[in-house]
Amino acid sequence: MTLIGTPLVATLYTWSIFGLLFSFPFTMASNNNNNNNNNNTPRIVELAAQISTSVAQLQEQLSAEGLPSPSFDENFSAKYPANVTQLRDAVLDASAELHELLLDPLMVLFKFASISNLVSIDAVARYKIPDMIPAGGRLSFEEIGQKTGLEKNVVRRLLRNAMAMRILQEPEPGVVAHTSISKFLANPAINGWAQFEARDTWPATTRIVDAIQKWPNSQQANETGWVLANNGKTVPEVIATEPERAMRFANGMNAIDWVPGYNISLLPTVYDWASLGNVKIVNVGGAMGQAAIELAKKFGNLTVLVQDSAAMMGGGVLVPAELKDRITFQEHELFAPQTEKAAVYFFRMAFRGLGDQFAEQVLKAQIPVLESGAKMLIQDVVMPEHDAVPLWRERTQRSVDTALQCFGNGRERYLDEWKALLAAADQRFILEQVHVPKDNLLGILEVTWKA
Ligand SMILES: C[S@@+](CC[C@H](N)C(=O)[O-])C[C@H]1O[C@@H](n2cnc3c(N)ncnc32)[C@H](O)[C@@H]1O
Repeated sequence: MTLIGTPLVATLYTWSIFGLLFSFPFTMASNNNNNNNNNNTPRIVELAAQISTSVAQLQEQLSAEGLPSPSFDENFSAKYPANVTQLRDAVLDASAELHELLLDPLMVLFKFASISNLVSIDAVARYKIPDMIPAGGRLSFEEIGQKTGLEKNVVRRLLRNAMAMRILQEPEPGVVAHTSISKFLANPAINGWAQFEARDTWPATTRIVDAIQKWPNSQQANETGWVLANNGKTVPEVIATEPERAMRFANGMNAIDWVPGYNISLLPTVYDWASLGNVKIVNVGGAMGQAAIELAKKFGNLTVLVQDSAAMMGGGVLVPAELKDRITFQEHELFAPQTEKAAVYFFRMAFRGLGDQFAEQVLKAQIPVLESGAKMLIQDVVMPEHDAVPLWRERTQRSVDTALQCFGNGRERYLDEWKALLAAADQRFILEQVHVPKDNLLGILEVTWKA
């Protein structure tokens, strides 16, 4: 875990420091695509050498730990130990740069704009093709055609496009088998997420720029690409009135847990929870208590009150019997004045869905019960500046940021924007520390109320 500042002093907020947290001096290829190296080695040669060195080291580490080498074999399930993160980042970035350098400009644009990819992903998910193929088994295009009611040539077109993305494979002509990726798509949550992306997110995403033009700089949840694509309905309105889409949305949210760096099981490791002592934590916007369970399981000193909307109050069923006396639920409107006095208020991904003026309201709503020294722990993204983190991670983060805009004019925040938000809510919110754990996309901001 990386810790910045105890207590934080202004100089530690500079991005050069933040950049240091993510620097990879011994293997990382810079994202800058130029030949400004000392020995004038062409960039593609330099990249190839970096890939070769890093891959050799990576394989050595995997072999030393008895882990399988990466493969698209359907039985391969990726498990990378923490000590290969830098090597993996280096290879992923250098190989992507090499790949994109060797493409023509139009093909680079095509790579990122290849919207037809989502058509095949949608078809594979919607027809549940991965569920049809037994583990280790094979089905012909004709057999898949019989199961789906589609002609062979329709199946072949959809699936060969999917295979070009490593989803399924054709081990012999006309015969379809699993890859590790199609096996992953057989997971119901991942299937739901894929359908959510194709059927709900994509149409809304195509309207983001229309929304920006119609309502420039809006922070309102009802002035979004989603609303334009859904006859004026916001995300909560669609969820409340269309159960099938609500289920897809829920799956989409559950799939977040599979994104490396978001997994909720990392929560106990990203902050020194034990140091809080015997305290009550109010988990504001705590959904069905998933975070509360992770914390209460590991830290016997904590009791957690989960606050959320009425729809989440069934969360008690998830709580193991032995934790029930330390995890309770309370229906609470996010923007309403806080009613519970506590030593710690915990907000996990509660602010990123909100525009600044609404995030500010949520912070202000806590003030009536705050006593001097109360802590606000905010687990959310601290957006990296360009080139501060490996590009493959940066691409994921910028793409999620765009989705937040689409769904409700929410946003990821840079560190200076977090500071501005806290200051706008009240000068008595003092940002003490920012933890930016390695391998985790979510940072932890520790804020103290100084009355
Ligand atoms: C992005 S989710 C985060 C959930 C959870 N903290 C986690 O880490 O998975 C935001 C949460 O805020 C809750 N929420 C959003 N608007 C709310 C409102 N107006 N009143 C109460 N809860 C709200 C949602 O129900 C949801 O559980």
